[in-house]
Amino acid sequence: MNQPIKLTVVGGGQMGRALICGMMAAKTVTAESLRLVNSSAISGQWWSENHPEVVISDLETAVQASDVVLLAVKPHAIAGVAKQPLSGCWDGKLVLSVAAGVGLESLCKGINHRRVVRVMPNTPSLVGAGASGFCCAEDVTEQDRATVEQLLGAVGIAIQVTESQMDAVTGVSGSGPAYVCLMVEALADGGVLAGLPRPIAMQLATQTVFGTAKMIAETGRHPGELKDSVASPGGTTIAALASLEHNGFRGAVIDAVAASARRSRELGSSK
Ligand SMILES: NC(=O)C1=CN([C@@H]2O[C@H](COP(=O)(O)OP(=O)(O)OC[C@H]3O[C@@H](n4cnc5c(N)ncnc54)[C@H](OP(=O)(O)O)[C@@H]3O)[C@@H](O)[C@H]2O)C=CC1
Ligand SMILES: O=C(O)[C@@H]1CCC=N1
Repeated sequence: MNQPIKLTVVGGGQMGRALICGMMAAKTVTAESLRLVNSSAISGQWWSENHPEVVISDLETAVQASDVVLLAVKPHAIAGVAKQPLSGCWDGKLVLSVAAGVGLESLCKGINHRRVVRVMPNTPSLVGAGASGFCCAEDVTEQDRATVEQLLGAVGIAIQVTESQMDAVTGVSGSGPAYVCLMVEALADGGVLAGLPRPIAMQLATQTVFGTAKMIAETGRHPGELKDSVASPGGTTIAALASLEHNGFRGAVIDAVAASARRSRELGSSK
């Protein structure tokens, strides 16, 4: 079994929480090997109430105690973190950023360091079912790449992509959980409209999305083929599918992915 990784996470908000909780559950990091740097007492309170074992430090102390530093602040806050003076600075550290849109060039310039990995994770990392894409700057070694795969692989799948593909990763899997949650909520609403009690509708909707994703992943069959297997001639499903097509379901989802990718590019170009 690998040693826990000495990790600092800067930013304990939604994504920081999902990654930390997922990695602690997988024992890739432990309370002893982890340092959290956060900005305000309000979000610090969530940690003291829910995970009092997590040590909250200032940036300099945390970075000194760690081999890997993961920046999980909002894209506009990255420059502020990079500007903070650190004695001994980032030398010897592997730096990961999950900030949407912020490119490797800008990250490397900001901290004057090129051992940097840009990651786009997603919130199901919380339950070990995340999907991350990542790309590496030039000083990242094979050993570093193995460390990234160990960290991200502990909370789901991790796929190396080119930097030019990172905005598309954001559109599909970074933002994706929100679209899927909308789908579950809408499925349950439809169930309530058709007469089901809300808790039963929600249970059925959640398990349907979970089971379908599992079936696609485990059988390797094309979703179109699996969709056809549900639709009996003249039956209920084809009536529902026709309604979805009339209402532009596929186009709406494709446009949503494109909008997220476009916004990611905009975040990267705004200084
Ligand atoms: N949410 C998601 O699903 C995903 C988010 N991301 C990326 O993750 C990053 C964080 O997003 P998200 O977690 O949603 O945002 P949140 O606002 O939930 O979290 C950001 C956290 O950063 C803290 N913070 C702000 N400034 C500093 C600082 N200077 N030093 C230390 N901590 C600081 C904030 O603390 P406080 O609130 O106390 O100010 C807050 O806890 C973004 O860059 C986003 O693009 C990537 C993939 C998916
Ligand atoms: O909405 C956002 O900007 C972040 C990045 C991907 C998911 N959440």
